[in-house]
Amino acid sequence: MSSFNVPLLASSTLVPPPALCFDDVAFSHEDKVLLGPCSFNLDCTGPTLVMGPNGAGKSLLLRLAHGLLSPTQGRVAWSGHKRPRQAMVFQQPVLLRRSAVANLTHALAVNNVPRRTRVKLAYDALERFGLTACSNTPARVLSGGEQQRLALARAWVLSPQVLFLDEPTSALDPAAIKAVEAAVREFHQRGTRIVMTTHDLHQARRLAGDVLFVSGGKVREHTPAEAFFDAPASREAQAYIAGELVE
Ligand SMILES: Nc1ncnc2c1ncn2[C@@H]1O[C@H](COP(=O)(O)OP(=O)(O)OP(=O)(O)O)[C@@H](O)[C@H]1O
Repeated sequence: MSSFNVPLLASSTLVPPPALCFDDVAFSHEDKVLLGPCSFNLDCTGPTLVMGPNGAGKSLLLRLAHGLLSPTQGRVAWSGHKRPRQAMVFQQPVLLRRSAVANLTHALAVNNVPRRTRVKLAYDALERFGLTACSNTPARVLSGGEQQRLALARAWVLSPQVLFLDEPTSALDPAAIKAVEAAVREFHQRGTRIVMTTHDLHQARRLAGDVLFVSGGKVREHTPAEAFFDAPASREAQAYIAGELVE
């Protein structure tokens, strides 16, 4: 039986999302260490915002966590020892050459959701993300903001326990950013663990429960959001928040 048959939980009955553990994880390519070694445990409520300058290793960290890359050293582990249901939303949505609704029904089919429930789940999600009018529009002709909402709707129908978002708003205007942030909050309230990268300090302040700060391929600190923005522990994060050019 598919794990996606598990009904969505009301917020009053939420179980904590699975914790993510990086145990001495490193990723190297051609003898160059691009990330790590690093150890941290995401067992807090979140959302976890991953911050740091360009090329710091934020996307690598997300891809390792999501299992798109394998560490060349160490271990990525989840509490409960089972890989949770997880989804990832990218800066540039990766959508199929199909209609908006078919992108959702396809994702449900791939995840073994029974055929009889797919169409209803897909249309419910399109409605939730304000895309009903676009349901039969080819996904790739949607606007950037609509495409990102469709990517979120596709994650939504799968009821992920963990959602990774890699700079999901960097190409969007303020209205579209607001819609994405509202969706992120709603995922979080439904009990999904959120791990998201951003360059936008204001966005991080709006969303973060805790911050993982990465620079030069190293995780410099993992700090509750309030403490991070008030007084970051690492010299690198202090410089970053002060607006200095950090590499
Ligand atoms: N699969 C890979 N193989 C080899 N090198 C990689 C791979 N993925 C990323 N890199 C390199 O690792 C470094 C970190 O890249 P990463 O994309 O994680 O940075 P980032 O912090 O997300 O940057 P940005 O904010 O610019 O998106 C870069 O130098 C990049 O070229």
